[in-house]
Amino acid sequence: MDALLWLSFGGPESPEDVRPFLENVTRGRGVPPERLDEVEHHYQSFGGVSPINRLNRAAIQATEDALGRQGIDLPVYFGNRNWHPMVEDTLAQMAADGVRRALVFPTSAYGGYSACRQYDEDIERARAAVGDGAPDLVKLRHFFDHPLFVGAFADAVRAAARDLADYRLVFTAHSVPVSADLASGPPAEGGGRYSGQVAEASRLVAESVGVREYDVVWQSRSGPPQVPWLEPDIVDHLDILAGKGVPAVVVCPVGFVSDHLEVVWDLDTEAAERAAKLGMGFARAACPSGDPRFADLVVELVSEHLSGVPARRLSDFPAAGCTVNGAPCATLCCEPARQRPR
Ligand SMILES: CC1=C(CCC(=O)O)c2cc3nc(cc4[nH]c(cc5[nH]c(cc1n2)c(C)c5CCC(=O)O)c(CCC(=O)O)c4C)C(CCC(=O)O)=C3C
Ligand SMILES: [Fe+2]
Repeated sequence: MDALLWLSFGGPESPEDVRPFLENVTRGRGVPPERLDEVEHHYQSFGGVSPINRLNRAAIQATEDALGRQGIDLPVYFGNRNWHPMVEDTLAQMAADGVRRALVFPTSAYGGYSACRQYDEDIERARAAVGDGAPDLVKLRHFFDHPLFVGAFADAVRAAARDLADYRLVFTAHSVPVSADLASGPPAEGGGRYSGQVAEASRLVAESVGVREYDVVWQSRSGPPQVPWLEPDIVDHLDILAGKGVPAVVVCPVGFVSDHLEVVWDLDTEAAERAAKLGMGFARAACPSGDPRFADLVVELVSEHLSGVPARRLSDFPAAGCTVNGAPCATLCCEPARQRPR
């Protein structure tokens, strides 16, 4: 192995970036223009800058340091699906630097189309763009049940709950169309691999914190209202909890790795405002990308390949993600929905 490619979603870094970034994200996906206008406003209210690139760069720095401490000599490159540095450009640079074979760390712990298979498509597209001499790319596995991932979230929940006498623990992940969740995992398994892994990670974090009752809900839905997405939404769920007399919530965004814009807008802004209106306490657990254990996690996933370090997992729920050059994990695994005519 000659390098590690850190493959992420990307986000705008100036007000002028926002619209073209959103066009890239939603290219041909039937997201209505009104939704785009609304999301543009979320980004612009943060000065047109998503925290995601900064958070990735910080996590990459920490990972380079951790690799160095382990004596692993692997340069780390950064490329995104939707915004600069674009993965096509990064891969061209890697080829120019003489990289012939690289591991890929996708910044998602889960299976599913958006969380896994679409990163395979990114790998395929980038290799096609580079053409002859494109490095071989080996994607690292899903890590939703890795003890370092679970441990970082569990400590974040404890920290968020510090000042609350009584609270309900609520996990969130990015909603997806119900059809996408049903198509997640190999068809023979009957679907639901994404929501199943989210449920499993939530169970493991709750168990580690010592909380017996909790909820798993969804956030950041988009798409036209007539298309069913995973529910309930976190904001609606707060109404239900308030109706039951719950005094406070701790929200744990277990579906994400960093405190990017969907976390700071949908949770710290929208959900927090609803909680305030309902007179409920609200605290949000930090995502793990800034925790030193996150860099150690990446190094451990790398070491599984370089030196056969055994995979550490806290569950036996199905997991995959590790494929070469953008191949799907299994035949028809997380098959994308057919493009509907607009
Ligand atoms: C499962 C999942 C993850 C978790 C796995 C992973 O992390 O990869 C994730 C992450 C993220 N999603 C993000 C941003 C957006 N997602 C959108 C739209 C969509 N996401 C979807 C799913 C997911 N998304 C889906 C099914 C759509 C509908 C359109 C489509 O089928 O693709 C849109 C379009 C506008 C809107 O409708 O909201 C935006 C702007 C950001 C960056 C935030 C920042 O800039 O800081 C991140 C990390
Ligand atoms: Fe998204």
